[in-house]
Order: sequence, then C-alpha cells, then structure tokens
Amino acid sequence: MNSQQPELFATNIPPWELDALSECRAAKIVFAEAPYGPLDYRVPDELLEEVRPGVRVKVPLGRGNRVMLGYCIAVSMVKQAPDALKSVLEVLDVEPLCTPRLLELFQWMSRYYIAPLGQVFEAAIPAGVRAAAGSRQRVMLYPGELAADPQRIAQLSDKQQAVMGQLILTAGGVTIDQLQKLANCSTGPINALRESGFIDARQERILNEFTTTPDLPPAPPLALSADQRQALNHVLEALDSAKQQTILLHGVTGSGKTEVYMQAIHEVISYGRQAIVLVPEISLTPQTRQRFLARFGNVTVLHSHMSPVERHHQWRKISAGASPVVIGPRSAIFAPLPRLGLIVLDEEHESSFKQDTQPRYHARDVALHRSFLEQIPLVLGSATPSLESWKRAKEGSYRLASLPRRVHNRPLPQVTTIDLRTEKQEPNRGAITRPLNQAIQETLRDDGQVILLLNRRGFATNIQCPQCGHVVTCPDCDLPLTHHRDGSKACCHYCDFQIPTPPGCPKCNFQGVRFTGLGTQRLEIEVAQRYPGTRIARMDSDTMRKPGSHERTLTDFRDGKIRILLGTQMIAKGLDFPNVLLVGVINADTALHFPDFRASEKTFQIVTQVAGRTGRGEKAGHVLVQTYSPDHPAIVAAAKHDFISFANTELQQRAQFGYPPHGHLARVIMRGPDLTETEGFAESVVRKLTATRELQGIDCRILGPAPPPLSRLRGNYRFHALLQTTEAEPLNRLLVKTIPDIKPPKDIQYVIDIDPLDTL
Ligand SMILES: Nc1ncnc2c1ncn2[C@@H]1O[C@H](COP(=O)(O)OP(=O)(O)OP(=O)(O)O)[C@@H](O)[C@H]1O
Ligand SMILES: [Zn+2]
Repeated sequence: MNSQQPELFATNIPPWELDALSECRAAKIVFAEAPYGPLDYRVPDELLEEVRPGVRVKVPLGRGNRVMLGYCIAVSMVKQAPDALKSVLEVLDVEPLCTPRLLELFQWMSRYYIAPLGQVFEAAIPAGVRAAAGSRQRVMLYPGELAADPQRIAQLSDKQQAVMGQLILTAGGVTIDQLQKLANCSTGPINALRESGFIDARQERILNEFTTTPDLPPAPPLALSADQRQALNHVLEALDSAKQQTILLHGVTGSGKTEVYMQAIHEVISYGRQAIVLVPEISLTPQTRQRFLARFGNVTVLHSHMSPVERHHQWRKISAGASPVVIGPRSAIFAPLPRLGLIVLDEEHESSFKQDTQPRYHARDVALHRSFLEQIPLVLGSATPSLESWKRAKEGSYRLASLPRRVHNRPLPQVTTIDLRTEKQEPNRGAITRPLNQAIQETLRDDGQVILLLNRRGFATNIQCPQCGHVVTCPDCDLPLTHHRDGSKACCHYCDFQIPTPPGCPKCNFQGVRFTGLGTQRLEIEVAQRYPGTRIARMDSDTMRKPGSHERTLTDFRDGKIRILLGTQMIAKGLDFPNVLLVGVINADTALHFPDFRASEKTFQIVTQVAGRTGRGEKAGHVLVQTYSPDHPAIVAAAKHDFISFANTELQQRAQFGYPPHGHLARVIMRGPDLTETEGFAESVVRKLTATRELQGIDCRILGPAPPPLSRLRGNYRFHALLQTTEAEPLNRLLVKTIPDIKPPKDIQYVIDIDPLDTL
C-alpha cells in the first residue's frame, strides 16, 4: 500500500497540531487493482458538487503520481494540513453508478467474500455502463449567475445580448452548436460570455437515440388454484408487513410457480414499486421472457448477448425508475432500481447463480442481503430447493409455501428406471436401451414429442489407444480430451486447449484410436439413424453459440416441427411444452460419482427437473431413466418425485461431515506452475491459518492442504484447504487476520472461495 497517502480519515492528530489544520473535504477512493484502497483524496473546490459516493474519479497514485481510475465510496470533512492529501483530478460520471443502498450492498459483499471493494464495483456494474457506451460527453450551456442581473446584461454588446436572449429563452441547456445557430453567431461571443460568467458550461452525458420494442397489450392473470392462492397470500402478507421476509416457494414441476411470481409482482407494481426476477441464464428462454412480456408489457430483460450499448441504455432506464420489472441472470441483482419492492429468484437451486471468478458471490445470498437493506420480501422458488434454503425453511427463518400438485391436478409423470448393468450386456446396443427405444417409437407413433437428456457434450469423452491403453489428455490439465466430430477436434473441456484428433496413438504409434464415453454428438447420430425421417435437434453449448439459436430451436420444438430434442442440462429445466410425452435420461450417473459432496444433490435435481418436462398437458407423460445405480437414494427419490425425503436424508448425511448447509465452509485454492513450490506455498498458508486460529482462539476445522480432484488446470498445479466453522463470522475473521501474512511467491496465486459450490 502506498505509504505517502494516509489510509484513513485523520483521527489521532495531537490537539496542539489541530490549529495548523484546516477543514477540507476528502473523498475515500477504492481501486479495482492493487493498491485496492481505500485512500483519502482532497476534493478541490471546483469538484465539490461532482465528487459523490458512487462516481468514478481519476486520482494520482504513488511517487510517480500515476493516474488511476477509482470509485468514490464516501465524502466527508476532515481536519488535514492543506498539503497532506493529493487531490481528485477528474470526475467521470455525472450521476452515481449506484444507489446508496447498492453501495452498502457492495461493501457487505467486499467484507463477506473478502474481495476488494473496487473489484465488487467492476463485477456489479456492467462494462458498457462504465464505458458509457453509446453516449457522448457534451458541453451544455446554461445562463450563469450574472445573467440574472439586467443592468449587467444591458452593458453587453448587441451580439452578446442576442446570445443571452436566446439562451434564457431555451430554459434548459443547449450545446454550443445549437446556441450558435439560435443566435446566428460564431463561437467568439459565446466564449467571451463563458469567461465573464454570463454563461455556465457543464459537461453532460447524452444518450444516443435507442429504440426499444413497443409495449404489448397486457395478458390477463390466470385464476389461481387454491395452493397458488395460499402461496401468493404468503407473499402479499410479507409485502404488507413492509419488512424483510424470505419465502421459499417449493412447488413441484409444473405447479405454476411463475404465475405466483407474476401476481405478486403485479401487486408490487400497483403501488408504484418495482421488482427484480433472477433466472438462471439458461432458462432465459423465449418462454419465460414471453410470459413476463405478455403480462407486464414493460419488462427489461438483461442477458449475456447484449451489446455494451444496449446494456448501458437499460441501466440508465432502470436507474431512472422507468423499468417496473427487470429480469436477468445473477448480475441483475445489482440493477439500480430506485423503488425496489420485491426480489424473486426462480430455480433458486441453480449453480449458475454463483460467480466463479472474483468476487465469488452467490446471487441468492446477495439477494437476501439486498432484501434486508431494502426491507422487502425475497421469494425463492424451485421444485428442487437447495439444501441451504430447505434447512432455513425447516428451521423457520424462511417461510415455506408449498405447491404440492401440478396445475389442474395433473399427475406427475411416472418414472421407470432402466438398469444399465443388465441392459448393456448385449454388445453394440448403442446408447438407447431396448425399453427406451420402444417407448420412443410409441411416442412418435402417438404424435408425441421426446426429450433426451445426456449431460456430456462432444462425440466421445475418451480417446484411447486400443493397443497400449494410452489416453489422450490435455497437456495443461492432465484430463482426457473430448473428441468433437465437427472438424475432428480433440478438446479440453476445462481450458481452451484443442488439437486435431490424432488418427493413431501418439505414444505407441498404433494406427487407430478407440472412442469411448458417450457425448451428445454421438447420441445425435444414433438417434438420427434409429428414427429416420424424424426431425431432431441437439441443444448444448456447442450448437447454441450464436445469439438466438436457443430461441429458434425452442420455437421449432414448440411448433412441433422438431420431434426429438436432445441435449445437455440446458434442456432439463424451465421448458413447458404440453406435447412432450416422453423424457429419456440416457445416463443418470454422469454427476453421481463426482468426488464432491454435492454429487447426490446435483443428480437428484437434474433427474427431477428433466422428468418434470413431461405430462404438462392433457396427456400423461412418462420418464425412463437409464442408470448403473438404480438403487442410489438420489435416483430412487427422484423417480418418486420425493424432494422432502431426499432432502432430509441428505441433510443428515451432510451433518456427519459438517458439510454445508451445516456450518460454514470456505475453500482456499493455491495454484502455480511448479508442483513442489506450489505445494510448499500451500503448506505455508495452512500453517499460517493454523497459527491465527490458535492465536485468536477460533474454533475452526482446517483440512489440507491436499490436491483437489482437478489437481492440474490450465498448466497450474492446484492444492486446496477447506475451512469449516459453525458460524460465518469466525471463519471470516480467521481469513482476514491471516491474509496480510500470506505472500505468494512469483507465479503462484491463491484464491479464497466463501461458500464454495464444489470442492473439485
Ligand atoms: N392457475 C392456473 N390456471 C391454469 N394454468 C396455469 C395456472 N397456473 C399456471 N398455469 C400454467 O401451467 C403451466 C406450468 O406453469 P409453470 O411453468 O409456471 O410451472 P413451474 O412451477 O414454474 O414449473 P417448473 O418448475 O417445472 O418450471 C404453464 O403453462 C402455466 O401457464
Ligand atoms: Zn485443459
């Protein structure tokens, strides 16, 4: 940290020196890079009005006075010797980028996730907004102080009087160009008037013209079922109380959760407040968006395919209070709605709500905190709630609202498991077993549609030499490469590494390789061969790269043009198509044997969610689940749609090991290119953590360091340590007290992940 610059507001100045000090206005500035601050800067008189919390500023830093961009987080009067502080050089924003409450939220995030506040700003405020994409900085002219004095005006030249006359007539500000035209003059008299104080010039940002889609006439709300009505009442009661309350809406698949959210939002809007709806990026299907658009007309949708210009415009619209409903993925929790009345998190169990780069925040926890700051209700909805939320609902800190039945009392689909251990004994059967094949044929004959889930993309997840057994792996991650048939590439799914798939063994030169481990590309080929003349579509991150491809495929599926939709987890949730009569899970075990404490939970969620895509119309649906582990509790429970018994058993299991949601978990990952050095550093980190624990008397279990299952990634060796405590505060304290002592050698980095979603 820069020693020249005092870090805190001056507090311990001896009284005999106070007289020599004068009051000055100082701004606390944080940075997105080291030194992160906060550092104090003097606010020069000419910037008194512009330097406000939430604006970006340029300030000099260090001996060389390097100009740095920083965020102002506070302004106050301090007693300082006039030259003790460097001055703010420039203010970049006319309006603060966030509301005071959001600034408080960022500060909480910075503390809780142990991330520099400047980095939280960068993560929360879209780059397009920070760059003010699509706007121009302009000088706007207003009548100055002297303009109010008719005697002084009368002394001006005719030309100058004409300029002033026009300017006063415009009432609002005008640009120099406009004033020139109005007064039919050159810049000369205008500049003279600016210098003599008759005209005030201000820098302002003007948004370029930008068209948005016209509003549609609103679709009427549906008549609620008794369960929906009761769930809605819980939310309305919370709204009436004008206090924070969290409602966990546990509704089985197809129970009509969206309708409950929409009617609650309707209420919020009716008294002039606004709502945020967070959805996993993947389920931002035309469906969800369309439903909200049809109901509310004016809906602001945020998503990752937006251009920086669009993003900036939406942000300005939101902060101006012109967006009653904002829908978006995790970062939409930072939308600067001025009168926020409700936050909804749909599919609250989804892992995409957690950011996997600094700051590693979970939008559900950030939403919870924001709802406390704003004193508004938070609604978490899912058919398969996270164990974190379930535990809190059971213990009473969240209110539970249940939708145990589907709309119109439609039955949940019948789920049958197919034991791959016996079915696979016939050789060369492919990915689709006999019973599944039969069911697909029957469904097609009955004009139904089929969804097939396989949660692995590519053609084959293993490229192996049949002679020496060598497996082709990523040189940077040591993990098997996946063969992709388009372009015959061998790709690493953990980094960007990619080579042409070798035709022979790179090790023993045997001519030929064997592809094993089924991926969606291979499944697509098998399905096309088995059901000729049937239109099929594959949906995974490889086929859905282009903006709009997701929508096109789903529209064709909705219209019945596509009969079989196959893909990864992308197709497992949120879809509501009445004619899907069969769901096939090709291999339910893909996530089951991951060496991770959430493996069961993930398996339960994905099987339950995909099963829920069928039987949503008049006709009953059927689900076939192929698995090598038909007796696994997660699969047995998913087959019975039995969330409650799954959750309760799983909670007990986790309790034995103190895993979340019991207690608190943090993970420290150390990574570097040299194995011994990285291991040495990891050991030193754990030693320091242990020392702090003893010194502070903190009750914390420290496990490791050990290599995690992904022991090498992107050329770096990895080690991790897990820290477990019963309460969050001591865990935070342990880390905060230890960090100053951690000095990683060159090339080695460490990462702190609070509430990690996995330990891979
Ligand atoms: N009260 C109602 N009357 C008639 N239809 C309804 C009602 N509520 C919801 N629906 C319809 O039922 C279908 C399922 O609703 P929705 O998609 O909201 O379920 P969900 O609980 O979100 O399911 P999932 O968790 O599986 O995504 C939708 O087509 C919706 O329009
Ligand atoms: Zn790799």
